Amino acid sequence: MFKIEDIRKDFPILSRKVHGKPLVYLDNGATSQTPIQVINTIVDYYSNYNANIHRGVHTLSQEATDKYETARYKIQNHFNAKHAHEIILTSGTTESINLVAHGFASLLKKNDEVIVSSLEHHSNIVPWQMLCEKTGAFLKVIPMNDEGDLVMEEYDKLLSKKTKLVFVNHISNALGTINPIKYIIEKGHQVGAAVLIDGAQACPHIKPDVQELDVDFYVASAHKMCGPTGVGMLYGKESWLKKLPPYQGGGEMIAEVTFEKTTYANLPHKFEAGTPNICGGIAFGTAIDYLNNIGFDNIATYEHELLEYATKKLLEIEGLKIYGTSKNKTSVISFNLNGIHPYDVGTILDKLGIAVRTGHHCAQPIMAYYKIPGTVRASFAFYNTKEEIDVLVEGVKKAKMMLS
Ligand SMILES: Cc1ncc(COP(=O)(O)O)c(CNc2co[nH]c2=O)c1O
Repeated sequence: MFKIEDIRKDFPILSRKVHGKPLVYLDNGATSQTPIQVINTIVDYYSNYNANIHRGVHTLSQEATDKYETARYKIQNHFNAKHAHEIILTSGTTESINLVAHGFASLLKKNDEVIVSSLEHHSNIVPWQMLCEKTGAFLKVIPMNDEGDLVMEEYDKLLSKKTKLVFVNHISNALGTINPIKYIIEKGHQVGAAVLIDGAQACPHIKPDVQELDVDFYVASAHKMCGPTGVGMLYGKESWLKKLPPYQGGGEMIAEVTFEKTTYANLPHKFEAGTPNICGGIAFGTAIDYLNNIGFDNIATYEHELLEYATKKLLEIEGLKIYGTSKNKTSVISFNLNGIHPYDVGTILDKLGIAVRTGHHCAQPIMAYYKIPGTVRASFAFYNTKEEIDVLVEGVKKAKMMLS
């Protein structure tokens, strides 16, 4: 196991103050913090080898290209993809999902069915609704239960030969529920459906193996896993990526352009039009190295200790209700204080230096299920401490006293 004090030294931001108090950063579900190793990669790129990639004849361009494509190999190895060209670098999870939804517009037909879960982030709902509007396909929804788990018996009933696509998150950003994606993928494949898994909330905590999962598409954002914002990835099985038309037209994604006809580049460049976030992609690779050096088993063990400790301490506060009590969840706790709006709680916590997220977390269907406007969400990472949880708990007690 790692030494927490050594880990925290990697994160300059954790030493700052907010309203004169030490920052207690518990909004990792929104974005993770950035270790100095990733920051140094960004400084190094812009200081020493910033250049456009893939076509430059000069040394800087070749150095930048080598580093960028090395990052692609790191991402391939991390997710255990069979080929590096199955890794498409995008601006993040949202773009990755939209890329696949755009592609399926040419594959779906009227009355086809697609399945989404109740636990999704809006970025894994809205693109598919747009797809259904465009194609005449029908959106079916896997229901959730009070614990915040998906009801698999209902999923089984939704599946049929009409089902062409299933898209579910690996982990719920609002509740922390870890979904049974292996089962979801296998059952989807039994009826001939393609399955996309939204890994945005999973990748800080879990190291997915896309070949073991046999998933067709897996998406992630670098900023959720200690990388920079504005870069992420789409893994797609080669067979599927070859079926999908290009997402955007422009430079990089072509083989030959004439006014009569344009032919497209091979994978992965068919889906990578224009100048990419070169520095972000390289820094994404550094973030992956950083997390693997700590070890995902160590991260999972430590974060589970934090989750258990925080759950126990918060439930000692009378009138506090936790939403999302699945037996299979990561270090995310959504809660409310009886009769107090989450926004008011979050505002008071901020004054105490504590950063949490309040609101619907871009998961309004979940809030509708619980009949609440939103929650206070504390989301923990491997660089948080039990002492920080104690500060959170005292802050919640203070908010309750002030707002009751
Ligand atoms: C499960 C899930 N899917 C997709 C996204 C979108 O990722 P992006 O394209 O990198 O923005 C998020 C972001 N979740 C959150 C962003 O802020 N608070 C959150 O919980 C997410 O948690």
